[in-house]
Amino acid sequence: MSEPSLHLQGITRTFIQGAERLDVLRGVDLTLHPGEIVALVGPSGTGKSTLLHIAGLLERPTAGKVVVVGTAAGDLSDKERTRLRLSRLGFVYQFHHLLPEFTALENVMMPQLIAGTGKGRARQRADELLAKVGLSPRAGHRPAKLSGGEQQRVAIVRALANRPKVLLADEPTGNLDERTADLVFGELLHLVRDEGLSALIATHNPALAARMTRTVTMHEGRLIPA
Ligand SMILES: Nc1ncnc2c1ncn2[C@@H]1O[C@H](COP(=O)(O)OP(=O)(O)OP(=O)(O)O)[C@@H](O)[C@H]1O
Repeated sequence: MSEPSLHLQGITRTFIQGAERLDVLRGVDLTLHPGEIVALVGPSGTGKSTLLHIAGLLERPTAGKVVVVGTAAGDLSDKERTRLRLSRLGFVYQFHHLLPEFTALENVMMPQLIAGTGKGRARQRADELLAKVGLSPRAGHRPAKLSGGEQQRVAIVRALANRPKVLLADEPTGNLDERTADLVFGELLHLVRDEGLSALIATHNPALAARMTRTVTMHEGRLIPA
Protein backbone atom coordinates (compact mmCIF):
# COMPACT_ATOMS: atom_id res chain seq x y z
CA MET A 1 0.00 0.00 0.00
CA SER A 2 1.24 3.53 -0.70
CA GLU A 3 2.69 5.72 2.02
CA PRO A 4 0.05 7.38 4.26
CA SER A 5 -0.45 11.09 3.67
CA LEU A 6 -0.93 11.61 7.37
CA HIS A 7 -0.31 9.35 10.33
CA LEU A 8 -1.19 10.24 13.91
CA GLN A 9 -0.13 7.87 16.62
CA GLY A 10 -0.87 8.03 20.34
CA ILE A 11 -1.55 11.76 20.26
CA THR A 12 -2.28 13.28 23.65
CA ARG A 13 -2.87 16.91 24.55
CA THR A 14 -3.22 18.14 28.08
CA PHE A 15 -3.97 21.72 29.05
CA ILE A 16 -2.95 22.84 32.51
CA GLN A 17 -4.61 25.96 33.87
CA GLY A 18 -3.68 26.72 37.45
CA ALA A 19 -4.60 23.65 39.48
CA GLU A 20 -6.82 22.30 36.71
CA ARG A 21 -5.71 19.67 34.23
CA LEU A 22 -7.69 19.04 31.08
CA ASP A 23 -6.85 15.88 29.14
CA VAL A 24 -8.44 16.79 25.82
CA LEU A 25 -6.77 14.17 23.61
CA ARG A 26 -6.00 10.85 25.31
CA GLY A 27 -4.36 8.75 22.62
CA VAL A 28 -5.58 9.55 19.14
CA ASP A 29 -4.59 7.22 16.32
CA LEU A 30 -5.50 8.02 12.73
CA THR A 31 -4.07 7.18 9.32
CA LEU A 32 -5.11 8.96 6.15
CA HIS A 33 -4.23 7.21 2.92
CA PRO A 34 -3.90 9.12 -0.35
CA GLY A 35 -7.31 10.12 -1.67
CA GLU A 36 -9.18 9.47 1.58
CA ILE A 37 -11.53 12.18 2.77
CA VAL A 38 -12.34 11.69 6.44
CA ALA A 39 -15.07 13.46 8.42
CA LEU A 40 -14.12 14.34 11.99
CA VAL A 41 -17.24 14.61 14.14
CA GLY A 42 -18.09 14.81 17.82
CA PRO A 43 -19.75 17.14 20.27
CA SER A 44 -18.51 20.68 20.80
CA GLY A 45 -15.46 20.96 23.03
CA THR A 46 -14.25 17.39 22.48
CA GLY A 47 -10.98 18.42 20.87
CA LYS A 48 -11.56 18.40 17.11
CA SER A 49 -9.91 21.78 16.55
CA THR A 50 -7.07 20.86 18.88
CA LEU A 51 -6.45 17.71 16.85
CA LEU A 52 -6.54 19.61 13.56
CA HIS A 53 -4.02 22.12 14.89
CA ILE A 54 -1.71 19.29 15.93
CA ALA A 55 -2.14 17.50 12.58
CA GLY A 56 -1.51 20.85 10.85
CA LEU A 57 1.75 21.35 12.78
CA LEU A 58 0.40 24.54 14.32
CA GLU A 59 0.66 23.04 17.82
CA ARG A 60 2.80 20.29 19.28
CA PRO A 61 1.10 17.37 21.05
CA THR A 62 1.86 16.63 24.71
CA ALA A 63 2.91 13.17 23.48
CA GLY A 64 2.57 11.11 20.34
CA LYS A 65 3.73 11.12 16.78
CA VAL A 66 2.66 13.14 13.73
CA VAL A 67 3.99 11.88 10.39
CA VAL A 68 3.27 13.97 7.29
CA VAL A 69 3.91 12.13 4.03
CA GLY A 70 6.67 10.05 5.60
CA THR A 71 8.29 12.86 7.61
CA ALA A 72 8.05 12.62 11.42
CA ALA A 73 7.32 16.18 12.52
CA GLY A 74 8.38 15.69 16.14
CA ASP A 75 12.06 15.57 15.18
CA LEU A 76 11.98 18.85 13.29
CA SER A 77 12.91 22.39 14.32
CA ASP A 78 10.21 25.08 14.15
CA LYS A 79 11.64 26.30 10.86
CA GLU A 80 11.56 22.82 9.33
CA ARG A 81 7.99 22.31 10.58
CA THR A 82 6.95 25.55 8.91
CA ARG A 83 8.52 24.41 5.65
CA LEU A 84 6.77 21.02 5.89
CA ARG A 85 3.45 22.74 6.65
CA LEU A 86 3.79 25.12 3.72
CA SER A 87 4.65 22.40 1.23
CA ARG A 88 2.43 19.52 2.34
CA LEU A 89 -0.55 20.85 4.29
CA GLY A 90 -3.42 23.18 3.51
CA PHE A 91 -5.72 24.59 6.18
CA VAL A 92 -9.25 26.00 5.90
CA TYR A 93 -10.97 27.56 8.91
CA GLN A 94 -14.62 28.31 9.62
CA PHE A 95 -13.89 32.00 9.09
CA HIS A 96 -11.89 32.69 5.98
CA HIS A 97 -8.95 34.64 7.53
CA LEU A 98 -8.21 36.26 4.18
CA LEU A 99 -5.90 39.25 4.25
CA PRO A 100 -8.31 42.21 3.93
CA GLU A 101 -5.94 44.59 2.20
CA PHE A 102 -5.16 42.18 -0.64
CA THR A 103 -7.29 41.06 -3.58
CA ALA A 104 -8.60 37.51 -4.00
CA LEU A 105 -5.83 36.85 -6.53
CA GLU A 106 -3.12 38.19 -4.19
CA ASN A 107 -4.50 36.15 -1.29
CA VAL A 108 -4.13 32.96 -3.36
CA MET A 109 -0.65 33.99 -4.57
CA MET A 110 0.58 34.79 -1.05
CA PRO A 111 1.34 31.29 0.32
CA GLN A 112 3.10 30.46 -2.92
CA LEU A 113 5.31 33.56 -2.73
CA ILE A 114 6.13 32.72 0.91
CA ALA A 115 7.10 29.21 -0.20
CA GLY A 116 9.46 30.69 -2.80
CA THR A 117 7.42 30.24 -5.99
CA GLY A 118 8.14 32.90 -8.62
CA LYS A 119 5.53 35.61 -9.18
CA GLY A 120 4.57 34.48 -12.69
CA ARG A 121 3.98 30.87 -11.71
CA ALA A 122 2.14 31.87 -8.53
CA ARG A 123 -0.16 34.09 -10.55
CA GLN A 124 -0.82 31.35 -13.09
CA ARG A 125 -1.73 28.86 -10.35
CA ALA A 126 -3.93 31.43 -8.57
CA ASP A 127 -5.74 32.24 -11.85
CA GLU A 128 -6.30 28.55 -12.52
CA LEU A 129 -7.65 27.86 -9.03
CA LEU A 130 -9.95 30.89 -8.95
CA ALA A 131 -11.32 29.82 -12.34
CA LYS A 132 -12.12 26.38 -10.92
CA VAL A 133 -14.46 27.94 -8.36
CA GLY A 134 -15.96 30.42 -10.83
CA LEU A 135 -14.23 33.44 -9.33
CA SER A 136 -12.15 34.69 -12.27
CA PRO A 137 -14.35 37.79 -12.61
CA ARG A 138 -13.80 38.53 -8.90
CA ALA A 139 -10.04 37.99 -8.81
CA GLY A 140 -9.30 41.70 -8.45
CA HIS A 141 -11.71 42.26 -5.55
CA ARG A 142 -10.74 42.56 -1.92
CA PRO A 143 -12.47 40.19 0.55
CA ALA A 144 -14.87 42.88 1.84
CA LYS A 145 -16.34 43.15 -1.68
CA LEU A 146 -17.05 39.39 -1.86
CA SER A 147 -20.01 37.43 -0.48
CA GLY A 148 -19.49 34.97 2.38
CA GLY A 149 -19.55 32.03 -0.01
CA GLU A 150 -17.07 33.72 -2.35
CA GLN A 151 -14.73 34.55 0.54
CA GLN A 152 -14.78 30.93 1.66
CA ARG A 153 -14.10 29.72 -1.91
CA VAL A 154 -11.03 31.96 -2.01
CA ALA A 155 -9.90 30.56 1.37
CA ILE A 156 -10.31 27.01 0.05
CA VAL A 157 -8.31 27.56 -3.11
CA ARG A 158 -5.67 29.48 -1.15
CA ALA A 159 -5.22 26.35 0.99
CA LEU A 160 -4.59 24.35 -2.20
CA ALA A 161 -2.24 26.86 -3.81
CA ASN A 162 1.02 25.15 -2.82
CA ARG A 163 -0.25 21.75 -4.02
CA PRO A 164 -0.41 20.18 -0.55
CA LYS A 165 -0.95 16.47 0.02
CA VAL A 166 -3.40 16.90 2.89
CA LEU A 167 -6.19 19.40 3.40
CA LEU A 168 -7.22 20.04 7.01
CA ALA A 169 -10.47 21.89 7.47
CA ASP A 170 -12.32 23.04 10.58
CA GLU A 171 -16.02 23.56 9.83
CA PRO A 172 -15.10 24.99 6.41
CA THR A 173 -18.67 25.91 5.55
CA GLY A 174 -19.97 26.38 9.10
CA ASN A 175 -20.31 30.11 8.62
CA LEU A 176 -22.54 29.91 5.52
CA ASP A 177 -26.29 29.47 5.03
CA GLU A 178 -27.37 25.91 4.30
CA ARG A 179 -27.72 26.23 0.53
CA THR A 180 -24.42 28.06 0.07
CA ALA A 181 -22.69 25.66 2.47
CA ASP A 182 -23.91 22.74 0.42
CA LEU A 183 -22.65 24.26 -2.84
CA VAL A 184 -19.28 25.37 -1.46
CA PHE A 185 -18.76 22.02 0.25
CA GLY A 186 -19.46 20.24 -3.04
CA GLU A 187 -16.81 22.40 -4.72
CA LEU A 188 -14.34 21.68 -1.92
CA LEU A 189 -14.84 17.91 -2.33
CA HIS A 190 -14.51 18.21 -6.09
CA LEU A 191 -11.24 20.13 -5.77
CA VAL A 192 -9.83 17.70 -3.20
CA ARG A 193 -10.60 14.78 -5.53
CA ASP A 194 -9.41 16.63 -8.62
CA GLU A 195 -6.06 17.47 -7.00
CA GLY A 196 -5.75 13.92 -5.58
CA LEU A 197 -5.46 15.01 -1.94
CA SER A 198 -6.44 13.46 1.35
CA ALA A 199 -8.53 15.51 3.73
CA LEU A 200 -9.55 15.58 7.36
CA ILE A 201 -12.60 17.77 7.80
CA ALA A 202 -14.31 18.61 11.10
CA THR A 203 -18.03 19.12 10.75
CA HIS A 204 -21.18 19.17 12.86
CA ASN A 205 -23.28 18.50 9.78
CA PRO A 206 -24.18 14.80 9.30
CA ALA A 207 -25.23 15.37 5.67
CA LEU A 208 -21.77 16.75 4.86
CA ALA A 209 -20.05 13.94 6.79
CA ALA A 210 -21.99 11.40 4.72
CA ARG A 211 -20.42 12.79 1.53
CA MET A 212 -16.91 11.84 2.67
CA THR A 213 -15.08 8.49 2.45
CA ARG A 214 -15.54 7.67 6.13
CA THR A 215 -16.27 9.24 9.48
CA VAL A 216 -14.38 9.15 12.77
CA THR A 217 -15.91 10.38 16.01
CA MET A 218 -14.09 12.04 18.87
CA HIS A 219 -15.11 10.25 22.05
CA GLU A 220 -13.45 10.67 25.44
CA GLY A 221 -10.23 11.90 23.85
CA ARG A 222 -9.92 9.12 21.27
CA LEU A 223 -11.22 8.49 17.77
CA ILE A 224 -13.70 5.75 17.09
CA PRO A 225 -15.11 4.76 13.69
CA ALA A 226 -18.63 6.14 13.26
N1 LIG B 1 -5.09 26.78 24.64
C1 LIG B 1 -5.98 26.18 25.43
N2 LIG B 1 -5.88 26.25 26.78
C2 LIG B 1 -6.77 25.63 27.59
N3 LIG B 1 -7.81 24.88 27.15
C3 LIG B 1 -7.96 24.77 25.81
C4 LIG B 1 -7.06 25.40 24.89
N4 LIG B 1 -7.46 25.10 23.62
C5 LIG B 1 -8.57 24.32 23.75
N5 LIG B 1 -8.85 24.12 25.06
C6 LIG B 1 -9.97 23.32 25.59
O1 LIG B 1 -9.91 22.04 24.98
C7 LIG B 1 -11.22 21.54 24.74
C8 LIG B 1 -11.37 21.17 23.28
O2 LIG B 1 -11.43 22.33 22.48
P1 LIG B 1 -11.55 22.27 20.88
O3 LIG B 1 -11.69 23.67 20.39
O4 LIG B 1 -10.45 21.45 20.34
O5 LIG B 1 -12.95 21.48 20.71
P2 LIG B 1 -13.84 21.24 19.40
O6 LIG B 1 -14.25 19.80 19.45
O7 LIG B 1 -13.12 21.70 18.21
O8 LIG B 1 -15.09 22.16 19.68
P3 LIG B 1 -16.08 22.89 18.62
O9 LIG B 1 -16.80 21.80 17.90
O10 LIG B 1 -16.97 23.72 19.51
O11 LIG B 1 -15.22 23.74 17.73
C9 LIG B 1 -12.19 22.61 25.21
O12 LIG B 1 -12.62 22.29 26.50
C10 LIG B 1 -11.33 23.87 25.22
O13 LIG B 1 -11.78 24.77 26.18
